[in-house]
Amino acid sequence: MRAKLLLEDGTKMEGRSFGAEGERLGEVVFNTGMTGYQEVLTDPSYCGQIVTMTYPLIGNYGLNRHDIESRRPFVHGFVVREDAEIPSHWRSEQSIGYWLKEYGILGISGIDTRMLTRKIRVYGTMKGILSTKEESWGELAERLGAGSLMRDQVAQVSSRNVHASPGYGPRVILMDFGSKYGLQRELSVRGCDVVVVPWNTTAEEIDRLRPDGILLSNGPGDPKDVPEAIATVGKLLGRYPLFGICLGHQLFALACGADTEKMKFGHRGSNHPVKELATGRTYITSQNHGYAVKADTLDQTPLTMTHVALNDGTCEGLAHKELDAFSVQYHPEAAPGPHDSGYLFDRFVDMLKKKEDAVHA
Ligand SMILES: NC(=O)CC[C@H](N)C(=O)O
Repeated sequence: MRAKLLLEDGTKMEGRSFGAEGERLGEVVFNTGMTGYQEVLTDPSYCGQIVTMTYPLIGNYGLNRHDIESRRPFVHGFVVREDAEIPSHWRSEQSIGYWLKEYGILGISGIDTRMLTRKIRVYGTMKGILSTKEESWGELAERLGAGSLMRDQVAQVSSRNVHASPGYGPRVILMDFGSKYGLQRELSVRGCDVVVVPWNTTAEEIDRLRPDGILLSNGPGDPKDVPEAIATVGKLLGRYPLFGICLGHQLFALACGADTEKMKFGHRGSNHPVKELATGRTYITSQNHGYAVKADTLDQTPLTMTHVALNDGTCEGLAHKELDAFSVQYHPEAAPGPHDSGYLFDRFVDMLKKKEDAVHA
């Protein structure tokens, strides 16, 4: 079956449908990871987006039930040069095409993804529409023009209820804005007593759960679309040690008075070099963000920049000057890819343990 992809700037691309049938609108973005497509597909931060992979062959090692990063894919579409119909790997349980069909996600292959990526790099991310329907380009253009991008993604992807993953260590309240499972895994291997709460849980409700620390998760969309969460983070600051990741980093920055902005084409991939300013060390990081904290707005805040992206100089990490609170823009939980940044979870858990020791001393 044929499929069409139409971009806001009028670019028309035709390919083969290898996922579900139908039509879906989204923000077209690219990811530069050579592997990790399963983690990309199940990262809730892609909610509302049509993702194109720059690596030309996708699906060759299949999909399995262990490498998922959330309860289901929230991505609106998947664009590849070539999809592997017959995967080959001992862990593989399903081919990418069958998996996409099962979850109702549209996929298009046979696309010149290099041309598509270059367009996005020059003009920025843009609205697009993916369709397997028998219809003219004109009809598709009409629907693309009439449709708008989502603004309520966090509410769509966050957990609906409080749920716990008990442990004997410090209690971490994981505010779920669209959390990847990797965050929970990293806390659990360090023995934390994890309680996951929905994105709009109030500071008072969190108090009642008696936290030792707060982890603000990653999540989709513009951080300014969830002002309630910014206000809650503001109330929690100073009362509990806090670690923000990706959207959580942006919410932490906004709660401290800094500003965020939309990037031209964002950072998405598993090979982004980031420098830690205190040590001069460079880490290879996994990333997925389209917004960034404006470094020139940090002066009027109690924050200092701790990490910088080496590709474009944007802010990748922050620390509060007086409080036990810090954040990173990238994904330290190593799914997919590099394990370089596990030390940040160690730092957070040490912070919580020190606090506990101080209380009991
Ligand atoms: N992965 C994330 O948490 C991304 C944060 C935010 N949605 C952005 O695109 O910048």
